[in-house]
Order: sequence, then C-alpha cells, then structure tokens
Amino acid sequence: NCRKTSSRGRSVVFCPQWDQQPKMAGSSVFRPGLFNHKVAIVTGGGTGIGKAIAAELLELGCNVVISSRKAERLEAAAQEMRQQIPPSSPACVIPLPCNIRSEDEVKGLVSSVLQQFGRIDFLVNNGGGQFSSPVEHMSYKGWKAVIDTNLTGTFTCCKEVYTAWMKEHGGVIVNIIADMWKGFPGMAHTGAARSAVDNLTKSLAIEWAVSGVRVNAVAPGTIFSKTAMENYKELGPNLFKMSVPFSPAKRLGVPEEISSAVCFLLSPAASYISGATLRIDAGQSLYRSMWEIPNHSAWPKAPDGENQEALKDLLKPQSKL
Ligand SMILES: CCCCC/C=C/C(=O)SCCNC(=O)CCNC(=O)[C@H](O)C(C)(C)COP(=O)(O)OP(=O)(O)OC[C@H]1O[C@@H](n2cnc3c(N)ncnc32)[C@H](O)[C@@H]1OP(=O)(O)O
Ligand SMILES: NC(=O)C1=CN([C@@H]2O[C@H](COP(=O)(O)OP(=O)(O)OC[C@H]3O[C@@H](n4cnc5c(N)ncnc54)[C@H](OP(=O)(O)O)[C@@H]3O)[C@@H](O)[C@H]2O)C=CC1
Repeated sequence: NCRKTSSRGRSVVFCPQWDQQPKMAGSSVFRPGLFNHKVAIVTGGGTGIGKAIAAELLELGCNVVISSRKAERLEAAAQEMRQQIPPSSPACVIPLPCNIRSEDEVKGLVSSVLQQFGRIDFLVNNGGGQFSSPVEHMSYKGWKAVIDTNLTGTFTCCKEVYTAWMKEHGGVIVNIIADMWKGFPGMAHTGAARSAVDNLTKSLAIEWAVSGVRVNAVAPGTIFSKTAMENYKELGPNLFKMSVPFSPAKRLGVPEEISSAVCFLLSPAASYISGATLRIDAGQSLYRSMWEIPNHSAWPKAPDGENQEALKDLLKPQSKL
C-alpha cells in the first residue's frame, strides 16, 4: 500500500520502490482515474511515442482518439490497447484516420471527435517525422513535406481544436518537437520546423491564456522504437546504434519515458506551466553533436598580427608552450 498521510494531513502516494525500479512499460506512475471522462486526441497515436502516450492516457481513464494516415495500423494499435483496459475503467480508444497535412481532414477529425465525445480536453501534437539528408541534396518537395507535416500540421490541429472547443471550454495542448537546440545538421528541415513549433508554443500560450488553455512542448532526445527506426529504412539500425554514445545516459530513451512527461504536462500537477518546453533527452542537447566536420583548410584566414603569429608558434609541432 503506497498511500500515506503527509505532515500537512494530505493523502499522498509514496512508492518506496520508485527509486529502485524503473517505470514499467505500460504502467503509469500517476494515479489511475486521474483523467477519467477526459477526451484526448493524440496524432501519430498508433506507433512509437504516440502509442505510449495513448496507452498511458488510457490507463489513467482518459478517452483517447488516436489519429494518423494509415488506417489499418491505427486499428491494430487500438485493438491492442483495448486489451489493456480493465473492465472497470470508463476509458475507450478509437482510431480516426487523418493526414495532418490536410486542413479539411483535420477539420473532419475535430468535428468527429466532438460528435462522438462532446468535448476535447487534451491535444497531443505528436504525428510527424522527417527523412535524413543534407540540405544540398534535399528537394523542394521533400523540404515542403516535412514543413507541412511538422509545422503547418501542428498549427492546423491547434487552431481547429481551439476554435471548435478549447476557446470556450479550456484545455491543454502538448507539442512534441525535437532536439534541435544546436541546429539539426542532416535533418535541417525538421530542425527548422520544430524550432518554429517551439516558438508557436510560446505564442499560443500567451494568446490562449485568456481561454484557460495551457500550451507546452516536449523535446525528446533520441528515442528508440521499431517504427521510428524503420522510417529510416536501411540507415535506421545504424543511425540509432550510432546515437548511443551521444547520450550522456549512454543509452537511448524509450517512448514510455516521453509519455510520463506528457501526462504530467496534461495533468493538474502542471496547472501553472504554460509556454514551456521540457527537454527529455538525458542532457543530450547539452552534449556533443553527432555531426562530424572533417579537417579542412577552407575557412577564411584570421587577421595577421601578433596574436596570429603567436598562434602559429603554438601550433608548430615542436612548440614548447
Ligand atoms: C537516430 C536519429 C534520430 C534523430 C531524432 C529524430 C527522430 C525521429 O523523429 S524518429 C521518427 C521517425 N518517423 C517518421 O519520420 C515518420 C513520418 N515520416 C514520414 O512520413 C516521412 O519521413 C515524411 C515526413 C518525409 C513524409 O513522407 P511522405 O508522406 O511519404 O511524403 P511524400 O511521399 O509526399 O514525399 C515527399 C518528398 O519527400 C522527399 N523524401 C521523402 N522521403 C525521402 C527520403 N528518404 N530521402 C530523400 N527524400 C525523401 C521526396 O522528395 C518526396 O517526394 P518524391 O521524390 O516525389 O517521392
Ligand atoms: N524517436 C525519436 O528519437 C524522436 C521522435 N520525435 C518525434 O516524435 C514524434 C513521434 O515519433 P516516433 O514515435 O518516434 O516515430 P514514429 O515513426 O513511430 O511516429 C510517427 C507518427 O506520426 C504519424 N504521422 C506522420 N505523418 C503524419 C501525417 N501527415 N498525418 C498524421 N500522422 C502522421 C505516423 O503515422 P502514419 O504514418 O500512419 O501517418 C506515426 O504514427 C514524431 O513527430 C517524431 O518526429 C522527436 C524527437 C526524437
């Protein structure tokens, strides 16, 4: 029994094993029933991080709409999640296909959810992604696909959910972005889009405060899931393996390490948090970049002068300094 009474007479949950055991996949650290009768839309909710978010919300009693382009995969994910819902729970999960690149489809999604559930408490903008390519080899169409998905898709979902429901009733939005704090060489399109969503998050937090809407973002480090890896085709396994040493944790994250942060931001525990971006990356964004710059002599020369002369001396192989 983890329930104890605090010194202030409040009932608190204290689990002595929390500092010894990792969070179990498919098991929230939050109180079951926390989100009973709430309604959430999770884009990209059928795979990877989105699936973990949907599963944790369901466990907490939330009704969850998972949405993305591939209807069959969504349906299979919903079926799998339904097996985990205890009979006593009021929660349900439904799959609704929607391409967030299409304004009409997003409008359709929002109106279907309101028709079926009569409310939308939470929006998690998780659907998105990119391919790996240096800018010089990126086509205009490829750049646009990534911007339309990650930036414009997020804008469209936020705007539709706000105008159709949250403006009058309040709610919480969480935008999933990425570790683009040092730029994103090799995936510049997504870096630009996610950086823009970071800024959009702050603008919306202010514009929509008047409606009681909180808007925050989560910036994951490198998070392993089979679907994320498969997106990069034959490059995938190596890309994820190569990333391990660049994490201060010396391991990759998993989707369940993102979902608990999202549930926290959606919960009343975060009632005074808006316009924030939470980095969930074990410090990866503060550490070294994966982008290698080979030795070269292409850089403009430094101005001549005594410092430059001293520097030349220092760099001479026989330097005593
Ligand atoms: C270990 C490092 C990880 C770093 C951290 C980040 C991790 C993650 O985000 S992992 C999650 C990965 N998951 C996804 O990215 C899933 C969603 N991704 C996609 O759907 C695609 O990547 C997309 C965003 C590019 C959209 O694809 P799609 O809907 O298929 O788009 P189009 O068919 O309209 O293609 C448009 C255009 O894009 C160019 N392109 C697409 N893929 C590639 C590629 N692999 N390489 C180069 N260019 C690509 C291309 O120009 C396409 O047009 P066409 O040439 O006419 O096909
Ligand atoms: N894994 C990682 O290391 C990181 C991931 N992220 C981001 O987190 C989010 C989840 O990624 P992750 O779970 O890892 O990878 P996944 O590839 O498993 O998830 C991406 C999800 O987005 C959906 N999606 C993509 N394009 C669209 C679209 N146009 N409309 C609706 N849904 C779409 C996909 O479904 P479908 O194909 O059916 O449309 C899929 O469910 C993505 O935005 C990703 O870029 C950010 C930083 C790091």
